[in-house]
Amino acid sequence: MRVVLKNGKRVVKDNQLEQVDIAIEKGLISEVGTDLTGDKIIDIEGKLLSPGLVDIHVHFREPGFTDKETIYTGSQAAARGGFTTVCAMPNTNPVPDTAAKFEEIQRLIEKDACINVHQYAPITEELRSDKLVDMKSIDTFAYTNDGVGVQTAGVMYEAMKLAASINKPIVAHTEDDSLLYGGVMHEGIRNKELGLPGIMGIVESSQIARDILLAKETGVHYHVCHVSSKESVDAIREGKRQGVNVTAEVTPHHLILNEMDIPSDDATYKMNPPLRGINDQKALLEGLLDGTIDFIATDHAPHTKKEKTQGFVGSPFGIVGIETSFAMMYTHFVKTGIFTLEFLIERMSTLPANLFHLQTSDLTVGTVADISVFDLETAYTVDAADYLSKSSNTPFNGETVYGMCTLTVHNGEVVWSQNEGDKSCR
Ligand SMILES: NC(=O)N[C@@H](CC(=O)O)C(=O)O
Ligand SMILES: [Zn+2]
Ligand SMILES: [Zn+2]
Repeated sequence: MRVVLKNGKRVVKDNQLEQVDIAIEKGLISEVGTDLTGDKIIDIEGKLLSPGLVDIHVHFREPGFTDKETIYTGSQAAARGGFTTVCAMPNTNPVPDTAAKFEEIQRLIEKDACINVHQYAPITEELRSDKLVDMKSIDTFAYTNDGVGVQTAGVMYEAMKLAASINKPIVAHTEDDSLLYGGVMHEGIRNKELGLPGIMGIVESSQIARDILLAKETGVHYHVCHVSSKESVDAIREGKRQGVNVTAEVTPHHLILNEMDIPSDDATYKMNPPLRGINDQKALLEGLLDGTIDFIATDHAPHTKKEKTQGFVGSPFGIVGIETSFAMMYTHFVKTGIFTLEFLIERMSTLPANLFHLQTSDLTVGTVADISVFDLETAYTVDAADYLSKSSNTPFNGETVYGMCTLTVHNGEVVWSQNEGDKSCR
């Protein structure tokens, strides 16, 4: 069976597009050209053909919190956003801190995921303990305690040595609990106006500075999750300058919003780390532009409506975003001329894939057919009620965006299509 995606456009360089057809056979791209024929034709109608997107930071909540999300709904939501590979955080219940618990999640993934889902193993048992997991016995691609910081330098040092010895990355949620003081929102202007306890930037940056020194000592690939503050960007830039093997991600929400965008005590704006000051937001963009921050990750963090309507103090941290992240980024940064389409696609696909040795295509013959199609011309209003995710906790509800995903192909199979007829996802 030869499927041809007809009349698409791919990026040649910057924002320059060329019209092409892509033929897919046995899960691979078998031909790229014009006037291609095949057994099944899907007309792309001039829309953008992109490599399948890659998100190394999502929460699919299974096992344990399946009222928020499951591997099935999370992977459907990701496919709808144009993602063909995602990496799921281990703050589940139970935490996959033994080979047996980890393999149980792998079985769920094999059964329910319509795209590649890679499960992280934790760094320490139960995430909050100081006891390292037996890393060698768990067959994962990377270790992280996302959701909580590794509190002591000694535990992080031992974890990095162990991870380095088996050539696996340490992925860090950086948060020093001893500096938290019960904060729920950035310690800046808006928390004072709303009378809410603040979270200082040094909660994050001081731990990143510590970890970069430890990474230098151990040689581990150290990756920083959801960077939010200027001082964190400065520390990572200096680490890279010194040749430390440090990489970093930033979320769409930290690039698009800052503390002043929080309208009221509304927990759809509550996430960890918090939306920070305007100067932090500027530093994140600068860091992304100069390569200090390597790529974009969504930190898709679903919570139920009931949980998220308890105000800033009573609600859990976290927002969803995977279904609309490409469109949000395209609308705010490419349409406005801040960076190019080529730059965006690299940071949402090629670069995270390369740095973590994950699957994606470069739309050339012989590579895997992981391909997403985006409509850059049609305005779309974000409607969280319409999400495939079980949760709708997003501050972007009602926003008008361009660049919605209309088709996602993974290993040559259509896993999401706006036209239901094309879809063959299980
Ligand atoms: N980002 C969040 O605010 N919440 C995440 C945890 C995390 O990513 O730290 C969650 O699991 O809900
Ligand atoms: Zn985190
Ligand atoms: Zn997270």
